[in-house]
Amino acid sequence: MKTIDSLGEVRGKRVLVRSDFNVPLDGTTITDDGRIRAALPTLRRLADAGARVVVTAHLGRPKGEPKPEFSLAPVAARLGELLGAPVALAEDVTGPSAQKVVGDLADGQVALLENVRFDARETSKDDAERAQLAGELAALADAFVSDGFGVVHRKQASVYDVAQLLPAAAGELVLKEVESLSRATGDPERPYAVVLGGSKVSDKLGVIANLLTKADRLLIGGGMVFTFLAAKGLEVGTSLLEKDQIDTVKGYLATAEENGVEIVLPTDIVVADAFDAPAPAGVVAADAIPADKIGLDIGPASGELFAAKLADTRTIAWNGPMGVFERADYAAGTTAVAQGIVDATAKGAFSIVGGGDSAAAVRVLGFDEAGFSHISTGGGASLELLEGKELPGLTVLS
Ligand SMILES: Nc1ncnc2c1ncn2[C@@H]1O[C@H](COP(=O)(O)OP(=O)(O)O)[C@@H](O)[C@H]1O
Ligand SMILES: O=C(OP(=O)(O)O)[C@H](O)COP(=O)(O)O
Repeated sequence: MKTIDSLGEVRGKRVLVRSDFNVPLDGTTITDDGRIRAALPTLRRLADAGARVVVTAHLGRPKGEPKPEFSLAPVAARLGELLGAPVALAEDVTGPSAQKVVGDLADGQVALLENVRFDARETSKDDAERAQLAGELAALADAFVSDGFGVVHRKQASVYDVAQLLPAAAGELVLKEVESLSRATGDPERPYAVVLGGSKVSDKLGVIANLLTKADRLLIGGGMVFTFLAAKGLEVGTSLLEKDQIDTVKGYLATAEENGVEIVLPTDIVVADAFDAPAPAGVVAADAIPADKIGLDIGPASGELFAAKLADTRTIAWNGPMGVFERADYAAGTTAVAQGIVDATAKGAFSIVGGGDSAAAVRVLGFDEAGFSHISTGGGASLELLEGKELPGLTVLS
């Protein structure tokens, strides 16, 4: 991959940087700024070298139209604090406000464009639509640096298409992530366990087919688990469920058995009357979820089981919290898994935690980041890299 050095002298040049600022928010308060901190080395390096730095990024999934709750305003403020200099936020993605903000930049200053997913062309499946937005982004800059590792698995205008229109390079974060993750991509030391959870179930079920040929053990929790329980013919109440994936998951269970891959499912589940109920309704056996309850965490017996299944491993990849860890009532499963990984790492295992929310969970739940071998800013991206897939946002940089 081309590096920032390949861009030559950047003083006075406008450099467009794609960062991943998809941070967890509580209203307009950033609850974990890990992804913003991770972007600093590239931004500081370019600013210190005298570049006029224009950052483009997304927040959440606003579905192609401006929505105030997905504004990058809190990010611009936090980024300014961390850089020690104000960061101007354009009110649009590539329109008059973006053009003015970029035009006003002095050498060494940093500005941020509004959420690139406010423009439907960003995530369009139509190559021409994406190319059009990429052209507008490219017109704002003289060079492009791709540093949003969490999004390099997405073939999107600000990640993939724009890199073909400008001299392009990988940023410091992307280089560091790829190097750290490479240790688990080739021939990982065994036993190799993958822990999957979270809420992006349909996105991440896809990686399982490939993991069934690579991992020795697959531990499933979070919102992911209910499609597995349903595939076993069990009631899952009102829990997160990908109905149209049930047959696929049945296939995974059969392949796992054929390949000798152990799939570990929770034996108990913390349930509530509704997602927003003020308190949990209790813990039930995983094969006895009442039809009117929703599963929001793996139960205490499952936490112990998962930790035990991690104890003898030599390589661990974890993506996706085991429950709705943002609320203390549903954080115990994620804590148990994180502790199991820390213990295995202390005994010499190589451990990777990936994903915006998983990495945030580790910090918010009070774990020392040093207890893990690598905390990746990308969940889907790190999983796809571990699968051995070609990631469009990386291939386009070589
Ligand atoms: N049982 C569940 N039901 C609904 N949401 C869940 C459940 N378990 C975990 N989650 C949610 O999953 C989210 C994180 O999912 P995801 O984005 O896939 O992870 P990451 O960002 O680490 O890749 C968290 O906000 C958490 O509250
Ligand atoms: O949060 C992200 O990914 P992750 O949840 O897999 O870590 C990235 O910002 C990508 O977001 P997306 O999954 O909406 O494309």
